Amino acid sequence: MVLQNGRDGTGADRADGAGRASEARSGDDEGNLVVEHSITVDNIEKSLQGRDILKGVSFSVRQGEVFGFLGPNGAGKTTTIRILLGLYSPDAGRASIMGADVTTDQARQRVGFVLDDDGLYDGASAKENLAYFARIYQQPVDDERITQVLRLVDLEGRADSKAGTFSRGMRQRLALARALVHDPDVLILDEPTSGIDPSAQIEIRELMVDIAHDRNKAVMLSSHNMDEVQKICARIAVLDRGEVVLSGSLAELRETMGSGMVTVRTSEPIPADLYEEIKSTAEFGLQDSSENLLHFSPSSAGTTPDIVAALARRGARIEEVTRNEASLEEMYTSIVREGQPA
Ligand SMILES: Nc1ncnc2c1ncn2[C@@H]1O[C@H](COP(=O)(O)OP(=O)(O)OP(=O)(O)O)[C@@H](O)[C@H]1O
Repeated sequence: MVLQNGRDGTGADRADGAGRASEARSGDDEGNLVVEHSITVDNIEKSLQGRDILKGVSFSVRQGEVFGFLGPNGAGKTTTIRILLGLYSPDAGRASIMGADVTTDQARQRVGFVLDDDGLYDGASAKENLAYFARIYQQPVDDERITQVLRLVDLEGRADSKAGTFSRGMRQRLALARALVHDPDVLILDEPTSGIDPSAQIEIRELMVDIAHDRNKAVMLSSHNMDEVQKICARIAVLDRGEVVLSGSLAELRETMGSGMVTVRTSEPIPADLYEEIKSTAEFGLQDSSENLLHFSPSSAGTTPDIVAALARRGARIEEVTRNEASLEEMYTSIVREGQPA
């Protein structure tokens, strides 16, 4: 599914036209119940102070994937995350973690999170911070487990240093360790790389991928960084004014929204009448051009061959045809009207 909630689209991530997420559970070959989605958000609505903030939000996150959760400021991402963490209850709809309703202790035990504020105690060591959070999750305080997660985030050597002495990048790694200390199935991360330097960002990204792929966790990443999301997320959902307006894998999004710009370069100027003909053919999607260059966004697989054939028929010598795949940022900006009032 790509475009949602009346802006277009077919609903591949939904089971029906009412915006329901596909079933989180089904039977395996022996008829046992199998959880297919680690996070399921099914037609959630939420009002705050009389304003409709979430208007029927549906998406799902699978085990072993990093899922990008995008949207402009005020779209409702934090509100959705708060519902997933059981901090707000939805007015309508249902959200579950590993099949358990998000309002239950069972769901809370299976999710780890890093929010805006890393929530670490500056005066406590890395190890003490983790032991404290492990107790909150009522997990036995096990030195072995603490060492294991500190090793995972490459802070084993700083186990006894106070969190207050850590750089922002190290703090984020410690916050990730804290989120993982009780061995959850699901990680929810709100802008985990914001405000840290590029090399620390790379480390956090690698960790997210490692946690999802190698440790088979579901990682839901809320981010404004399109490049980051494009690099590491298998699938995404874009929220705009409380509605999911775009969702699916990057390949699915490209298929629906167009595969990017194509450039045709000719060795001589394109005859003016031919240029006018191409320009007036709406499905060619001509964007701009110069004497011997045509830039267009093909509306179907046949567009580029049709343009090339039209040029060849008129004797234009084609030097080069190149295609640039649409970036996530281009697709995002074509659908999200940032800065416009809700
Ligand atoms: N407690 C609240 N009471 C009333 N309105 C609220 C409350 N919390 C959030 N809102 C409003 O709900 C809308 C969605 O806010 P939310 O924080 O979920 O957006 P967001 O997508 O996380 O934005 P950002 O990217 O800026 O963090 C905003 O218009 C915000 O002003």
